[in-house]
Amino acid sequence: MFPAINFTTTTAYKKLQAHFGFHKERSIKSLFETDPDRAIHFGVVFNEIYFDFAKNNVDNETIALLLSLAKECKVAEAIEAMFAAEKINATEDRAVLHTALRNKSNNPVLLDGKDVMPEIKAVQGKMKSFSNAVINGEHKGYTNKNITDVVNIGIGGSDLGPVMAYESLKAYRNHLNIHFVSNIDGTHIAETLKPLNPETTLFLVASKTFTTQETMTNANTARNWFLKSGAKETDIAKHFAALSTNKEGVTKFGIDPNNMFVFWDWVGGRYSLWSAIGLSICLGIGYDNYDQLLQGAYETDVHFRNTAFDKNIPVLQALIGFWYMQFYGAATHAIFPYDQYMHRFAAYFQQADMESNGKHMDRNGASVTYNTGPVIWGEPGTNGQHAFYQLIHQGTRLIPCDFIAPAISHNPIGQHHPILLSNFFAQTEALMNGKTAEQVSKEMMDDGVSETDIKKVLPYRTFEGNRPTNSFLLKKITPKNLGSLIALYEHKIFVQGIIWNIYSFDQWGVELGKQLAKAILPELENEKEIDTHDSSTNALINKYKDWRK
Ligand SMILES: O=P(O)(O)OC[C@H]1O[C@](O)(CO)[C@@H](O)[C@@H]1O
Repeated sequence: MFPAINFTTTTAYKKLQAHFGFHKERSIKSLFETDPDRAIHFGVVFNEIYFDFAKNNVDNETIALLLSLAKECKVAEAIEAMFAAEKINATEDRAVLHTALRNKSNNPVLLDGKDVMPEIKAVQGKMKSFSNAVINGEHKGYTNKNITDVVNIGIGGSDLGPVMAYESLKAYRNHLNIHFVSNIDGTHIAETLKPLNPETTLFLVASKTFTTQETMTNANTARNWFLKSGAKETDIAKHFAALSTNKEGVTKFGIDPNNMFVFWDWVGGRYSLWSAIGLSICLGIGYDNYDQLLQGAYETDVHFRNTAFDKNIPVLQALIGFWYMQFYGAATHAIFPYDQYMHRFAAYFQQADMESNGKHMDRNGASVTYNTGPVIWGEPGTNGQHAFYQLIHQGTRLIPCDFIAPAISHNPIGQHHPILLSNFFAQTEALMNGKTAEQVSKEMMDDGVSETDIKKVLPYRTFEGNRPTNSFLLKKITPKNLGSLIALYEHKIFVQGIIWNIYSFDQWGVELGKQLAKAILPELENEKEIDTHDSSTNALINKYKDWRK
């Protein structure tokens, strides 16, 4: 196992501190003045993805020091440990092998001496034949009608990855309508089922553990809805499939084990769209397109594993992100896809990043003395521009942002795409350059505004600039390019977790709330007044009971 290193004790970190102290006041704009060809030196083209990181407050020395930090923190060793199936998820004693799910080489992946690839290929073969059969109408419903609608019931990683990928690739969809139900709020399933016909609906119960309360409750509701339509228990086989690691749980629920698509404990929930959890994506866009998604992710894995760190996109993403969080006090990181299909991309990475790196205990069992994972958020452009960009441009906080856009739109209508991209380019430029008082005043004077009026508003109309951005320009949002992009972000999370010296692949922090909810549920089943909690919780429960009467 690679050693657990506290980055604050490294030589590189000390040098970074001095470097930051010296360059604190430097502007990104000035870096372009010193090096007009900065875009060449601070950009990487990887297949059909152009990663431009020139609009960051980093120079050659910053990058060199950050790379030394990565070296001292043993990032290279950690990458090898992950690919080599070491049990790097130590608190759950598990390997981390989502990369094996998209391994397109013919090399085996040995876990405890056994190659996991044959089992992976077998499940992928089953996903392919099943999705083909549903799409081409061979697999029929219990009244011999073709399946028209598929409902994926899952939550967290068993929902967010599939829904993000399916939505992002909707341009590749076939005739099947894919729906996603995640929330325990009955409204979600009620509204989803309303327009559906049980005779033509297929349910995928997606849950790694097959114990998750939300998913099991929704799955039971779906089953009752199906049986109420006149179907028999024996018809369930045609309408329910399970995507899970828990065979016993699936059988107990009444789903035929033949309709079970398995995966393994070494696939983290938030990294599971590459496993059987991706079946809804296969159904929605066809297996060949899904396979291209895997191919894209595989190519990123190769890039991540073999590329020198100074041209390694996830490593650079991670180090630059670390730079702002550690030295500039940035607490959040925004992701803005300038592509409507990618509207769930930021939501997906909210889980992937925050469930992975939202931790305060380090790998030596000590509480960290620095900040770890950022708050991830974002919305598609240009909607964000008309909502919260004000704060990014002129607020008091530094918010590093990622801008993502395709050069070619799936819907090239009129001027829409050039307008969209002109906004992308303009925003990154504006965030960096800002607008000086002289510029504002000249502009206003040219418009004939009086000097007194200019004076009144000048400070409000001035932009400091110096707001950092990364840009990802993709040729097109194809399954392969999307797969590559997702994997870049996944590996960025991994590298940051190593530098922060935390365990990125467990999620104990979600347990407490679940446990307490289980304890409270029986208290809601009667009308008795509750006094077992703090006064606030008691008051809320009692008000709820009072109002529901
Ligand atoms: O797939 P499952 O086991 O239903 O879990 C769903 C989600 O719940 C979590 O455990 C968090 O509550 C996630 O990590 C996971 O993706």
